Amino acid sequence: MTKIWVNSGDSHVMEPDDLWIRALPPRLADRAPRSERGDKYEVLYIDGERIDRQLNDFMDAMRPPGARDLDVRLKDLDQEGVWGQLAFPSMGFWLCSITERELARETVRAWNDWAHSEVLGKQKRIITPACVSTTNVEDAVAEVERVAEMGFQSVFLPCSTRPGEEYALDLWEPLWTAAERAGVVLGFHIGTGGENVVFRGPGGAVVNYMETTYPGMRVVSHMVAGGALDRHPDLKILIAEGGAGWVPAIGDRMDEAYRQHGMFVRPKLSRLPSEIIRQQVYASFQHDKSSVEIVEATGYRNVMWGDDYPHLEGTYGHTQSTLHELFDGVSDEIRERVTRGTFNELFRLPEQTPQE
Ligand SMILES: CC(C)(COP(=O)(O)O)[C@@H](O)C(=O)NCCC(=O)NCCSC(=O)[C@]1(C)CCC[C@@]2(C)[C@@H]3[C@@H]4C[C@@H]5C[C@]3(C[C@]5(C)O4)[C@H](O)C[C@@H]21
Ligand SMILES: [Mn+2]
Repeated sequence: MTKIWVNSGDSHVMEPDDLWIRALPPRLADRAPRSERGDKYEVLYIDGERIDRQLNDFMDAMRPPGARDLDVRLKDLDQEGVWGQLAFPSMGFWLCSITERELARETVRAWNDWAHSEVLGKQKRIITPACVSTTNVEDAVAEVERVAEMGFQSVFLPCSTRPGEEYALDLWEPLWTAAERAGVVLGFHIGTGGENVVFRGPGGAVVNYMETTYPGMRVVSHMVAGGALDRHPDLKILIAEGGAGWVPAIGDRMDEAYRQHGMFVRPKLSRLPSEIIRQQVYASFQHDKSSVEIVEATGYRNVMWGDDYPHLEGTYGHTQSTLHELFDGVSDEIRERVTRGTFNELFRLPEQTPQE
């Protein structure tokens, strides 16, 4: 089986448990995200709040050899056929739950400094987004400007926001301006910013998996219909780990709304929603066949494959078989676009050296 070499638009770093303890004074470090292993559940504490619980065996299931060792990780990547990765946070995802201004500002800064020295500073194939405060836009703008100078090419934002802080609202405008000016891609990762388990009962595992996908769609509707992307045509957003088959479909739905309910539409946009989506909205998937099929079927091309390494939802251990299932029989042009072209349109990585 020929090895299909890819870049991954959705991977994760596993931060050291003492990241914030080493970086911040105890009065802040004690309130930073920390995970404790109970007898059955992994329990998360953030700023004194008990935020989330994952079954231990679920958390243990995400353990490729390189999960916590960069050198081993690069060997994992070579084995799986992954050249480069955009590696989102793991514990850093919970920073968007912090509402106290100083704690939010200092914990994201510490996360970014750690990623800059321990990931970006140690090798060139794995880049991470930077984190920003989601509780104070002024602080977020300052951090975007700081991390862009440091070489970050993307900024992570949660898909769900607190009520009254939806992304269509003007309160975020300074952040969109700063991100566009800095040329950073906004990476909205699914399953962040809100509850991940909203239903208990028959089908819960699948229902909740789907429930974390919908906020990714909501990000697109807010960023497009609210006018942010129209006002900032060079700003690009990536919805990570939510699949991509739905993106052109909501473009059609939003066009219909824009036309059929035109009398109610505000702000008016300079382009149709579907045009804005095709020019500025990107999406990643791991296994979905539909994410590949829609490229030819609809001409929506901002589709990016992701390995979600080292998470259970990813492809570690079966990346090549997954890629062959996805791309055998697909045109070279579409395969190249989805496996590397879209990634390389958004991010700069060193040229891939010939691999086995
Ligand atoms: C969902 C229940 C409780 C239903 O049980 P029942 O049938 O009623 O008895 C049960 O099936 C279960 O415990 N499943 C474990 C998986 C899970 O928590 N599913 C939630 C929805 S899926 C999800 O939230 C994703 C998007 C995908 C799975 C990994 C996920 C939880 C990751 C994992 C955990 C944590 C949260 C995180 C980033 C993180 C650092 O890695 C994302 O924010 C979010 C993400
Ligand atoms: Mn992911």
